[in-house]
Amino acid sequence: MTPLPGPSGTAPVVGIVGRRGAYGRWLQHFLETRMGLRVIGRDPAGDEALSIEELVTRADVLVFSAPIRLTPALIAEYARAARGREAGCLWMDLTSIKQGPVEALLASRAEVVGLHPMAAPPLIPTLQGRVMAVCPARLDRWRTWLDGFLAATRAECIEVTPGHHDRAMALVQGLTHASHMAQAAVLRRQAPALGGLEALRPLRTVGHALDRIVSARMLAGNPGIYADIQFDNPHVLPAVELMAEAVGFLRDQLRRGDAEARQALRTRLLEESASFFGAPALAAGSHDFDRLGYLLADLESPDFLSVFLPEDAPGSLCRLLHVFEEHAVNIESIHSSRSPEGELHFRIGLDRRSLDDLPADTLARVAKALETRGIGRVTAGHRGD
Ligand SMILES: NC(=O)C1=CN([C@@H]2O[C@H](COP(=O)(O)OP(=O)(O)OC[C@H]3O[C@@H](n4cnc5c(N)ncnc54)[C@H](O)[C@@H]3O)[C@@H](O)[C@H]2O)C=CC1
Ligand SMILES: O=C(O)C(=O)Cc1ccc(O)cc1
Repeated sequence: MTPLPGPSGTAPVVGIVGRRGAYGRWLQHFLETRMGLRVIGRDPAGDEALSIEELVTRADVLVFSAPIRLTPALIAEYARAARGREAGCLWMDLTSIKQGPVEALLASRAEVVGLHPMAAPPLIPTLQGRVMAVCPARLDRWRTWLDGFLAATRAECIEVTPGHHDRAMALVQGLTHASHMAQAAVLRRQAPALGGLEALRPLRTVGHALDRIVSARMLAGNPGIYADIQFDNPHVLPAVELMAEAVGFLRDQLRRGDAEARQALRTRLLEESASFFGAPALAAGSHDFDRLGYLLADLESPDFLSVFLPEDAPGSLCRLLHVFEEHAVNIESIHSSRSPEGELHFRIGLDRRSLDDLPADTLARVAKALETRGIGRVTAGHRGD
């Protein structure tokens, strides 16, 4: 692999501030394996061989991937240590908030771009299928290298100003996280009397299942990020205040409980918002909701085989399906995803009625055929009762 040269004509050395963190590790792996670049870095979590001074001197590109609340001051500290030697370098950051970090980067003499990959570090080595907000702030000689880097990530890049980004993220992240933190807090108070979260599962709706997925993902994540997004984006507080106002309005109508209160709820919280969304968005959202409902049902179906395909090549799926056809096994659903190693994985949902009419060892024979013919590796299978 020929590394992408920087403006001097040679491959840049990339420094990552916070390289032991979740994104720092992902980015180092990406830069080394997908771009053939040399990566150095620093992190108080056991990676302090290089001083700040050495890092800023040796890195042509410096990426800040540190906790949100610390990042603006950290950038300022690096700029002080660089004492102008960063002129001619590219400095960037991955912070979920853009205004403060980009302002701090601009106070240096480096070229500057702010980035926000809008998803957790993925299991696969690229950001394919993910959005990346890009705030070009001071770019000149590094623009071509940056374009090559962004293209290599395969992210869907959206250019935006830091101010617009932060106002949008107050709604996209701040509001979404706030409402799920609030939901989780209510579940914590009230679900135990009903037997706990698991006891609610058999009575789930699609909406509840989706919200539970979002809440669980957040609660499983790094609490520092979710707290910092609330506290360090100044546009979040007004959004949370409006949310509290809307919930307070709902509570007041419920307390009143009369016909007028019902009408007030319908008008203000349903009809006025529906007309704001508009008919096309409501129809599209409803359609997606139905599709996600079927997807969740497929993923929960008890009869399935899990198959990893070693080769992501044209015709692999066809050969796989042929084995099921040969054994007269009817497939109910197919869902593809990726393993942590990036291998293509298919969850094949099976039609229970067709299984009932077949010999009991049919699934074992399907699995054996898939493996002996080198089509795929069967890692799990289950025939539910
Ligand atoms: N994890 C995620 O889902 C996403 C994270 N981001 C952004 O990526 C950045 C990094 O996040 P994560 O890697 O998830 O966090 P993390 O907490 O896993 O990693 C941060 C790293 O920074 C290090 N650090 C702390 N103080 C430092 C200092 N003074 N000098 C150098 N390193 C220091 C920590 O030891 C840690 O290893 C954040 O700004 C976050 O907003 C953006 C999108 C998604
Ligand atoms: O867990 C996920 O996929 C997330 O969505 C997490 C996340 C956290 C912070 C960001 O700035 C962006 C994404």
